Amino acid sequence: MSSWPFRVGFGEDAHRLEAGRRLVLGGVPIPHAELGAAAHSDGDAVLHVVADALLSGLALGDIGQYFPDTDAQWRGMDSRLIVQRALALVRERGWVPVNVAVVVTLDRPKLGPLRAEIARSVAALLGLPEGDVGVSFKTSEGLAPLHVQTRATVLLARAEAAPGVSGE
Ligand SMILES: Nc1ccn([C@@H]2O[C@H](COP(=O)(O)O)[C@@H](O)[C@H]2O)c(=O)n1
Ligand SMILES: C[C@@]1(CO)OP(=O)(O)OP(=O)(O)OC[C@H]1O
Repeated sequence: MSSWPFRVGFGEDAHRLEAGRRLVLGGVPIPHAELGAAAHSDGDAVLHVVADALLSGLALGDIGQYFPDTDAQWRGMDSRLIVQRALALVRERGWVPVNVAVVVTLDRPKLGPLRAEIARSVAALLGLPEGDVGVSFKTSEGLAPLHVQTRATVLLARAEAAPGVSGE
């Protein structure tokens, strides 16, 4: 690994939308969603990409390696645990997240009114101020009405380069 004090991570996820499932994004249950994410876990596609971005920044693989969808113990799991695990792996290596940018592509429902709540929820999980979590929403313009797709980038810094952050 290079000695630069910064690294970038990226994550991408998609889940089919089905009736009779819950839709949870960034740890926030989405009210009045007619369709929810088909998944082994709670299907939180925002937390999945945040965790994958954290892991990829340090070339630590992906969440499927740590939480295989063939393992019954992870069925219906709260995806906040996935982010907590990824964050612990990053911190153990002496790195901390600086900021995160998330994009959610979903046709319905409109998520704009929940932007601040989702940003706050993700920020709290990562120990970041709310202003360090950017959340964008896009429709698929009708091209993928039965999917939720998410992408995230994260900037990681060496803990000693991050003012006021202990990295513990
Ligand atoms: N589920 C969504 C999707 C989009 N928005 C907001 O709608 C605006 C237009 O989105 P386009 O994909 O047509 O560019 C944009 O401001 C999104 O924030 C939303 O609230 N919920
Ligand atoms: C989270 C895990 C594990 O429960 O399952 P899913 O909820 O299906 O999510 P996905 O983003 O497809 O992959 C990671 C999985 O291992």
